[in-house]
Amino acid sequence: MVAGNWKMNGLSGDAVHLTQAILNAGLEPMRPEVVLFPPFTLLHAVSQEAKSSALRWGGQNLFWEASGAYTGEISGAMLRDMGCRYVLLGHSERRQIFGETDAQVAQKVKAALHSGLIPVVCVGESEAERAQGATESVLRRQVEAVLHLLNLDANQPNMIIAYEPIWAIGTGLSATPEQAQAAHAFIRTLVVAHSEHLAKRLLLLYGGSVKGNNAAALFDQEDIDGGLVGGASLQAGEFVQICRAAESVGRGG
Ligand SMILES: O=C[C@H](O)COP(=O)(O)O
Repeated sequence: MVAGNWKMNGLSGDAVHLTQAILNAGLEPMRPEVVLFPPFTLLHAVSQEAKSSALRWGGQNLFWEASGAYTGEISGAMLRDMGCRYVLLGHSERRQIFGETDAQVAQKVKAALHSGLIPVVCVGESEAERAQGATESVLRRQVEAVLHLLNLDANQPNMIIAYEPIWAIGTGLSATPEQAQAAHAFIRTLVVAHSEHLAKRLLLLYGGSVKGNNAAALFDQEDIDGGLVGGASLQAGEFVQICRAAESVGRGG
């Protein structure tokens, strides 16, 4: 899967232009699955362009309540109503700038599943945490907060985890394929310990300065099933190049 997180960027014209450029690039449908995460205000424009294609779209956040007096918030049902299949949750910008806690992220994941959305749960350590050798303990805390809240014996959720080391986001300094692979393998062992069933179908995406020229080496790693792309997803040519890297790795080189 290749997902483009547009973050807080773009107006309607940009959404139409970008979506059309991706649709016109001649990517093989569903190889990989390509998902766009525009701001809420652009979901309609993206959905109108992409509705009869294999391109998918999702929201960048949701609130766990179904409806009510929560000014400024968006529910899972509202995202479904916009045709979303996915929702990004726990992005480090939400955790750092808006103070989202592990417990809140877990509650949002539960609400997303309840609404029939596939959550893309973002986890990752800061530069200081990596320097202290705390990468694995941070990942364990973030992943287990989510897994503990879901009743994995009774439910078989469809979930995606995106590993996004904070030091690699928007810095141009991607994790090396080996660093990313090590973190992904660790996350997979955490999930296996909770549910082998979920671990088998779990997609693990890497995010953090993915570009056209480094995507193939990252996607080639055993436990990296695709990418969550920020800055480069706003440039159609670069984003398409990343999708082609995923296509070629999926095809075996
Ligand atoms: O969600 C996407 C990530 O924050 C990565 O952003 P970036 O590709 O600009 O580093």
